Amino acid sequence: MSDGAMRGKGVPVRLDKVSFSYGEAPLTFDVAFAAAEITAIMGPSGSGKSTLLNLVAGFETPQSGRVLIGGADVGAAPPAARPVSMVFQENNLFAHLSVEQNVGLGRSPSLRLTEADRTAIAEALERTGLGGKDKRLPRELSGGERQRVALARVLVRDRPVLLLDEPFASLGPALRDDMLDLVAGVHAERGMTVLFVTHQPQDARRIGRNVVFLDNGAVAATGSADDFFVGAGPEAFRRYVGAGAGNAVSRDIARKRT
Ligand SMILES: Nc1ncnc2c1ncn2[C@@H]1O[C@H](COP(=O)(O)OP(=O)(O)OP(=O)(O)O)[C@@H](O)[C@H]1O
Repeated sequence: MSDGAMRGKGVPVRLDKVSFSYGEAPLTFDVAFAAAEITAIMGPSGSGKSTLLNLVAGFETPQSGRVLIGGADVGAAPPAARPVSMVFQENNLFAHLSVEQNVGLGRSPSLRLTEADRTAIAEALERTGLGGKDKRLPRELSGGERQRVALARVLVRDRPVLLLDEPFASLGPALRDDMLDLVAGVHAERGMTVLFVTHQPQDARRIGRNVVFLDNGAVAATGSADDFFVGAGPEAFRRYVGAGAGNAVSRDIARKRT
């Protein structure tokens, strides 16, 4: 894929009859993620959320079926050649590299940085509230700051697809909201396609337009977040979030937005 195609606005992501197994029961995914939208991926523990992201990122390989990004079959492409960035719950950073260098890896894996790269890195650090902390090591940062560094790297990488695997799960509610707002702000500006794994209905509702609900290694339901969270979602989803939680979440979000 050319560098031009790697950058810029979001592209659709599709898992076309993908089958994958760790050696036990196979997981099967047949699902499309709309271009330039944020889709929350929810489902019980072990339902296959991380596996789905890993298949898109290229950390796992399907036994059959195709992974399409922007219409192109990326099956043969290693993770670094795919037009995606990924942020995990933790361990996104290299412990021996400074904040600036960790972000710089988003531009150049060998850290051979041009002046333009350095400017982009400085801007990303300002944007994520890390200005002045560029020389610190990851261990000299809070958990929230470390996740901001990972987001700064996403900013400088500027790929059309962003995979978020519970990136803010270990942060407190107020900090989580700040981080979600940062993601929403970057999304509004860049329009990348975001696949956002979360167990938190409030978080899904806060930034997600769509929901993909996984159960038992397969897609059990898809729909708009509005439908899912006003109670029109499938029974299995309502059981998962808990009775009445959808409406409570909607009210909560409505309050926050007013
Ligand atoms: N490396 C692995 N080796 C063997 N089995 C695995 C491996 N990783 C995941 N699994 C199994 O595959 C299934 C899907 O796991 P996955 O991590 O995708 O679920 P998840 O929905 O992300 O769960 P959680 O919400 O707990 O993070 C589970 O049954 C899990 O035990």
